[in-house]
Amino acid sequence: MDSFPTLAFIGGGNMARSLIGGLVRTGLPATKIRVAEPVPALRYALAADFGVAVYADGPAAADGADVWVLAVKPQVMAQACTALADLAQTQRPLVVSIAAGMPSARIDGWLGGAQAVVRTMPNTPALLGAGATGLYANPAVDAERRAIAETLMKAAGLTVWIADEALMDAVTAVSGSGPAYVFLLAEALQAAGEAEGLPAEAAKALAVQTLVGAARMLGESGEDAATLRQRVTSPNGTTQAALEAFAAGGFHELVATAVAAAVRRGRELAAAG
Ligand SMILES: NC(=O)C1=CN([C@@H]2O[C@H](COP(=O)(O)OP(=O)(O)OC[C@H]3O[C@@H](n4cnc5c(N)ncnc54)[C@H](O)[C@@H]3O)[C@@H](O)[C@H]2O)C=CC1
Ligand SMILES: O=C(O)[C@@H]1CCC=N1
Repeated sequence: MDSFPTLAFIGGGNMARSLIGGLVRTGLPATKIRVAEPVPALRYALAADFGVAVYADGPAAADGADVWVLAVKPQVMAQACTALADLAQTQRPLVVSIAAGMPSARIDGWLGGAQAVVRTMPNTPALLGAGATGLYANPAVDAERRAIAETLMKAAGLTVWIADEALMDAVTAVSGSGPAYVFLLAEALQAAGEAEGLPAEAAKALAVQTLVGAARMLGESGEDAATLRQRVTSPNGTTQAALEAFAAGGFHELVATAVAAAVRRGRELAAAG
């Protein structure tokens, strides 16, 4: 990736750290990466862990970088972009946003207009190169810049282009927030194991490895989730008893309700930003 453009991350928090970790792991030289992060401890940790160049403010990091990765919270996006507007008008970078809910047109407007903006939604497994990212490109993004955005996010794992920007809130609700749902299931499974008398360490080890193993089967077996589930489920066996309890408790409906809540919150973040 030696010929890859220079990147400036605006915001060096959790998600930026995950993406930077993925990029460095796949061979992007750290000298290609700059990060603007106002919190000194976060900034110094990024410099120490990855060898990237760090700055206290956005314009200092962005000046001269080919790609700006906007990795601040939606609530501070207006302020972060406005500070970059003059530079954006003269330098015309490729702008890649990872903010939940934030429409590309708002970002474009805050940057002064006519900007090439790719709105993306990654997730934290990016740190391991096992992420999933949805991408939407506004009409100002040409094929070459689409390819750059895709290469950037492929360092984090799977990429999926989304043609209709309105669907990015659904991407956020399924895969952006999704790792938290899996972690919640791990917590619940461990707690249930403990409630049934297992020692805490044993319950944790069994729950975690069950999720890891099942996730690998989903990814590697080529079989769909329903087929894999049915194979675990002996007629009138223990799994069937558990699955009936899930169904009686409205598991599918609960997941749909949770995803719908995340979609709604994404829209609220856009309205508040
Ligand atoms: N955490 C996650 O799983 C995911 C987060 N996202 C999106 O990524 C974005 C960042 O989220 P997190 O990393 O979780 O938040 P975070 O709070 O960990 O990181 C944001 C960072 O931006 C810094 N910051 C604030 N104002 C700034 C400015 N003007 N210039 C430069 N840096 C500034 C903050 O000090 C903070 O460290 C959000 O927009 C979120 O919607 C997207 C996908 C997944
Ligand atoms: O919770 C959030 O708002 C962000 C977006 C997706 C994951 N974390």
